[in-house]
Amino acid sequence: MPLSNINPTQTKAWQKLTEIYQAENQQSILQHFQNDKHRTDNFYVQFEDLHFDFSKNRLSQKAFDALVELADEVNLKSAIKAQYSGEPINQTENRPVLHTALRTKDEVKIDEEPLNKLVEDTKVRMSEFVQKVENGQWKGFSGKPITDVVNIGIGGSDLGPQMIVEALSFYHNHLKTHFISNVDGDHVAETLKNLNPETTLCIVVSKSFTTQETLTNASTVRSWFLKHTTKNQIQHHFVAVSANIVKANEFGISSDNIFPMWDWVGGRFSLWSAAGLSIACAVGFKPFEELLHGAQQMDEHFQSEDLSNNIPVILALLGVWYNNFYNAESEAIIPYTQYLEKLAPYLQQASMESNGKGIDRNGQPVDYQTGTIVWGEPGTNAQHAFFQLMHQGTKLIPADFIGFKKPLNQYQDHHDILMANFFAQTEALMNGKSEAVVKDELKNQGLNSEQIQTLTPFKVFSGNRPTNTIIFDKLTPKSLGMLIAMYEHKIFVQGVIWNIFSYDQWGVELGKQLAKNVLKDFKEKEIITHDLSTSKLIDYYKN
Ligand SMILES: O=P(O)(O)OC[C@H]1O[C@H](O)[C@H](O)[C@@H](O)[C@@H]1O
Repeated sequence: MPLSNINPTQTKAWQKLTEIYQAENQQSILQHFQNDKHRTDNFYVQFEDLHFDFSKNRLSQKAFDALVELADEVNLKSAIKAQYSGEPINQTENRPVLHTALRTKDEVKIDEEPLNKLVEDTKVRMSEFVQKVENGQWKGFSGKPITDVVNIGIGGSDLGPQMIVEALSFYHNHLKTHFISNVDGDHVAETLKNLNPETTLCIVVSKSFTTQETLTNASTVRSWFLKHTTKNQIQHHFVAVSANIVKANEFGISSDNIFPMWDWVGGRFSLWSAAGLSIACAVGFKPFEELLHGAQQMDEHFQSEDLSNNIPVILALLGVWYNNFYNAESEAIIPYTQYLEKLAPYLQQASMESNGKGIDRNGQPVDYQTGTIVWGEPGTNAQHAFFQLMHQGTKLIPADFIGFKKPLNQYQDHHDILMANFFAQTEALMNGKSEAVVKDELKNQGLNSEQIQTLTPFKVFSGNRPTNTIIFDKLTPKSLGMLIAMYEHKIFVQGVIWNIFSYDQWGVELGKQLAKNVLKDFKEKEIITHDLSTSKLIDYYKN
C-alpha cells in the first residue's frame, strides 16, 4: 500500500493548530511554564540513557496535543508500518526503504524474500575482513600490514561514515582512517602526501559506482599505487562497497573484494551497511555492532511508543510547528562535544536531501513550506561564533542542544565548564534579560542615567528562543547509534506530514548533467550552448 496522500494543511488538526497559533503565539515560553506547573514532567521523555527535554519550546499542552493529532490524521502509524514492512515507499524510484533491516533481529522481507541472511552474511564478511586488517593478516604488496585506511566516496558514501569515525575517535584502534570525497585534486593530494602505498588500504564506496567524483578520486589513487606496484598486486589495496558489481569489476576490483549495497538502502542512510566498513576498520567490528544495536533500540522505540511519547515524532512535530506556523527557516544542531563536529554536515544531507522537495505525493507543487535548513557547530565554539544572532538577531532559530553527563577523557573540570555553558545557553535563550535587569546592572557599574538610557536597548535579550535538550550518559557507539537513528526517524516523520517523498533526490541530477557538458567544452573545444553569463564565465576560465 502506498503512503497516504494527504495535504497536511487540509486536515482538521492543521486548522486547529492555526487557531492555537493565532491565540497563543504572543505567549512566551515562560508564560507556558506559569500556566502549567507540571510542564517539566509533561514535556520530557526518558528512553534508556537518553533524556529528552522539550519544555523550553513555544508550545502549550493544547498545541502539543494538536500536533500529535496532525501526526495521527496523516496516518503516521501506518506509514511507519509501511516503511518497516518493506513496502516501496520510495515511490518515484519504486524501492522499499529498509536501512532499519540492517540493524534488526526481526525477520524482514521484500516480496516474501527474506533479507536477514543477506545482511548477516555481509556482516560476517565485514567482520572477517576487519579482523584481518586489524591484526595485520591482511598485507600490502610488499608484505607489510596495513596502517592506514582511506574511504573514497561522496555524499552518503562519505558523510555518515566520516561523522561516525570522527565521533568515535576515543574508541579507535591503531589504524588511521582518512576520507577523500571532493573531486578537488587538492583533497586527494593532501591525503596522499602522508600515506605510504605499501601500507594503505582503500575502500571505494559508491552505491552506483558511477559517481564522477568517486571514480576520479579512485582512479587517481590507483595511479598512485601503480607507480609503486603492479596491476595484479593492487588487489591488496582496493576493496569496494557497491550495488554495481560489474562497474566495480571493470575498475579492477575483484569480486572477492566487493561488499554489497542494496537498492533498498538509500545512500544517506547507508552507514549501517557495508558502507560503514571504514567505521568498523577504525573501531573494530564489535563497537560497530554496538552502534547498530543503539540504532535498533531507537527503531523499537519509534515503532512501538505512543506518538505523544515518541522522541523522533516529537522532534519532527516541533520542527513542523516552527517551520509552518512560526515561519522559522532553519534549525541549529549544537552538540556539546568536539567529537560530534561532523554531525551538522551529516544531518544537512540526511535532512535537506530528503525533505528539500516542493512537489507533493500527488505530483503537485506544495503550497506550504517543507524542509528546513539545518546547520550547526559544536558548543562552546558556536557560542563565540554565531550565538549573537541566536540571542539578539531577528530570526527565530530553534536549536537542539546535545550533551553528555560524563566526559570520555579525564578532564572533569573541562567537562563541568562545558556543561555549565550547555545549560546556561538554553537558560539564556529562553529567559533573556529584561530592560529592568539591564538598567540595574548598569547602575551598579556606576553609569549615569544618560549612559544607562543609551546603552540599555543593546544589552536587552528578548529571550523566548526555543531549544530542545538531549542528554545521554556518555558518548558510546550505542548512544551514537540511538542519536543518529532518532534523527533519521525525525526526517521520515516530517516527510510523511509534508506529504513529500523523502527518499529520492532528483534535485542533484541537473547540476551533474550540466557539469558534463561544461567539461566537454573545456576539453574538446566543442561549443555547447550556454546562457550568456555562463558562456562568458567559461570563456574566462579557458583563456
Ligand atoms: O554512493 P554513490 O552512488 O556514489 O552516490 C553518492 C551520492 O551522490 C548522489 O549524487 C546523491 O546526491 C547522494 O545521495 C549519494 O549519496
